[in-house]
Amino acid sequence: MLEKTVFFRATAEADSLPKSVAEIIFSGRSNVGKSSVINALCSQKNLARISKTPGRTRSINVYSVSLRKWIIDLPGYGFARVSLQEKELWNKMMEECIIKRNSNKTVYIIVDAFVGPTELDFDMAKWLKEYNISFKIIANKCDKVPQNIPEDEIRSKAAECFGTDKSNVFTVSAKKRNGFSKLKTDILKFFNS
Ligand SMILES: Nc1nc2c(ncn2[C@@H]2O[C@H](COP(=O)(O)OP(=O)(O)OP(=O)(O)O)[C@@H](O)[C@H]2O)c(=O)[nH]1
Repeated sequence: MLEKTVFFRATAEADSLPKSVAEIIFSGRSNVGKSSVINALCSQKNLARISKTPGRTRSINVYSVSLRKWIIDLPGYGFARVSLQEKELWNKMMEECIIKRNSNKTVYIIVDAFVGPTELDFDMAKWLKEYNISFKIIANKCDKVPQNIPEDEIRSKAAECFGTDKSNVFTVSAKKRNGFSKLKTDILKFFNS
């Protein structure tokens, strides 16, 4: 369904993002696979640009699902080779994009299922909690996790670490395009609510 509805893609600065009534925001560490997740979610190959080089997604990518319903792809955090000034700009962008925009929103924090969540991911979750913004977790790169570790265990651990319910954690592999049906259902439920 999502693949049929995404019809528009744009790049924007945080303070000039179009108005929306509902938006899904993807956030996560640099190179965690945000672009790959968006492509898999929309069953497309090149909607979002994938790169082996961390920090490739620098501006905000906006995908419209329908009129005034958006998927927003934020630049990754935690990329080591950025200046303090760039980090400050990033923080400002988060504020403009997430806090100041008056829309119904859910943030999906994408984490690496193999490496596990990092302090920066927990900081992000803490910050969202402070502002009362709802967030969910996507554990990507599950294809790298040893097969004897059940995905249910990954979900339980992540839920515990982030202080959320297990139903708010999704395990996927963007590379293998596995695990996306539950995530799609969740996103469509949000957009249709
Ligand atoms: N093994 C594996 N690799 C993946 C998966 N998803 C993404 N990758 C790889 O991870 C790297 C980064 O993917 P991107 O989708 O560009 O990541 P990003 O988070 O958008 O990157 P930034 O531009 O740094 O924000 C690429 O080499 C992908 O092929 C996955 O599910 N499994």
